[in-house]
Amino acid sequence: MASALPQRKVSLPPEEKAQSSSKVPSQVSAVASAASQAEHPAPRGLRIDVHGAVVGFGDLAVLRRLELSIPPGQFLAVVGRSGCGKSTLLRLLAGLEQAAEGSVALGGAAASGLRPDVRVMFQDARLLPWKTVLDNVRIGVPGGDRAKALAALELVGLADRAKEWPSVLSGGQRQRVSLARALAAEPSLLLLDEPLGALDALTRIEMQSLIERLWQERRFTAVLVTHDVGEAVALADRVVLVENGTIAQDVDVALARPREKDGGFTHYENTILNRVLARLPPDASQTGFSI
Ligand SMILES: Nc1ncnc2c1ncn2[C@@H]1O[C@H](COP(=O)(O)OP(=O)(O)OP(=O)(O)O)[C@@H](O)[C@H]1O
Repeated sequence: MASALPQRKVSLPPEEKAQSSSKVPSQVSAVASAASQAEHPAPRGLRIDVHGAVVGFGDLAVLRRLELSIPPGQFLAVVGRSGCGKSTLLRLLAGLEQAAEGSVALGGAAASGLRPDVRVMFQDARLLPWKTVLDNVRIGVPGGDRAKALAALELVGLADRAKEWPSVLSGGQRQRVSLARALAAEPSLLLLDEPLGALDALTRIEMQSLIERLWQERRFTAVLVTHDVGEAVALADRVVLVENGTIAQDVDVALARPREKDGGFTHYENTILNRVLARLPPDASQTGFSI
């Protein structure tokens, strides 16, 4: 299929790292980190290793020897231009696509089809209209356990709507039910395919906080596909850019949580956005970008 393209690893220039980290004094971030470790349990998420993955449709090569490793419990965001292959990568991790070449391992084991501990949340909630809110969540629980489904609805603040029909819920509430269904089985890997794309700005911010809180509490590995670079920086430990079928930029987001839209945040946002829009400075290789 397509020829292998070199993978580019991009890290922030040292002086820019210093600039962004200066927003968070080291003693403050050390205290925040210790508090966070006490508050949040150790990661129980799946490690992911993708090596040389090739995925295409007919003559179209979408992923071209893509390399990506995600440590357990990491929150990774995937960005890139429309049609670059973000959802294809997500479907590969979900077991919904097979790589023609290369390998995908989840938790050290070669991936082979769907796994019960891997859940996907899509842009549309995909609730069954003829089932109540609770019964929609029960679909996500092995054996349909009511108590577990109700507990998941409580997590997203909708236990009081358990007996209602999906049709009476707002778009944001439907996505919360979809999140409850995805989390009800306590997945080790949660794949989020632009889940907030159809929501209004305020509901989107609320949902981002909810997803961040639940991820911090449960420590699953999370992979979020998003068109919104700001959302990626707000939520992710690390943001990768898919371009030409490979990872073209790989940025660790070293900002304390919850994240404020301050100078450090904007710096990350602009760095990634400029790269997505191919607005790298002409002498990028001399300014600390390692490509
Ligand atoms: N089942 C399929 N059959 C044929 N082509 C497909 C299939 N799925 C995806 N493609 C093509 O693969 C390419 C990548 O699609 P993909 O949905 O992964 O992109 P994306 O980056 O998620 O796009 P967007 O941001 O617009 O959602 C597109 O050109 C798309 O048309």
